[in-house]
Amino acid sequence: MRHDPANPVAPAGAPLLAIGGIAHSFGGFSVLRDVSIGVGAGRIVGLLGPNGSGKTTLFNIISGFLTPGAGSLSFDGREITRLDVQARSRLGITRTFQTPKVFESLSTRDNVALGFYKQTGAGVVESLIGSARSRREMADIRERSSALMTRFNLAALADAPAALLTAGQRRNLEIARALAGAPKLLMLDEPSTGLTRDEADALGQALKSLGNDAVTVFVVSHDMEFMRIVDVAHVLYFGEIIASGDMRTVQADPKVRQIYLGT
Ligand SMILES: Nc1ncnc2c1ncn2[C@@H]1O[C@H](COP(=O)(O)OP(=O)(O)OP(=O)(O)O)[C@@H](O)[C@H]1O
Repeated sequence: MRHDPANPVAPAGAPLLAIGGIAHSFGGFSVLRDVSIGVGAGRIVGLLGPNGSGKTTLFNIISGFLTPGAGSLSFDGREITRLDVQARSRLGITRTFQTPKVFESLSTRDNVALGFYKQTGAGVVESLIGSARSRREMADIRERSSALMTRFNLAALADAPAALLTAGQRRNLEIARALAGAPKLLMLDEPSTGLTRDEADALGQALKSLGNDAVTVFVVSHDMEFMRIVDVAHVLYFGEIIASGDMRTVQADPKVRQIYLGT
């Protein structure tokens, strides 16, 4: 658990994100029922489940796009259930979407660099007059953008407009930009969709290498192969968690085998 001087009461050993008894319905149709998951700091935690099982709905609730019908969320020891998307983002929760969002006309490098700006201290005026501080910050952003592009196999595309990138490259770009904002929790919705097997494997390795930087990753997918990167997996089925554990345990679970393999 990170030390937070503004929040000295966060209990030692508590998960970074605690999802407690979340339930949600759309017009009387129950989509999530009593879902409880703890996401430990520095881990890669996976949420698996077939189409329509409620994964994106849970992601929308955690990131603040939806208010749950019941249950609570705490992040870094704070109750966040009623906070809006921006407030959660300021606390360090960042997410990507099933369809990657990139700025088409900007270069790959500038797309990544944009992710850094909320951390800069120099204001617009300082940037315009090119103060020493703003020049230092720009040099720092350039260097850190290059490191992220290298990690996500985008270095050769640094000057290409994002509009020219393939689906897989866009996915990597969106994740690199999200990481530039130094999130505590990075939530990825179906990151391997549209990627070749090789691209998905490379992305998985890049995500695994983040562990050293103490970023916590919560990933939703129905791609069992990609999910081999997770430390802990939870399987959601018709709005309920039916299995939890490492991937080997989860894949051997009779209920999970029934759903995925019909055996
Ligand atoms: N805004 C909404 N209004 C009504 N029903 C919705 C809404 N959003 C989702 N649903 C329904 O809730 C259920 C769960 O959807 P959700 O997108 O959370 O599942 P999912 O596990 O992410 O599926 P997928 O893998 O297909 O994205 C589905 O039956 C879906 O049709």
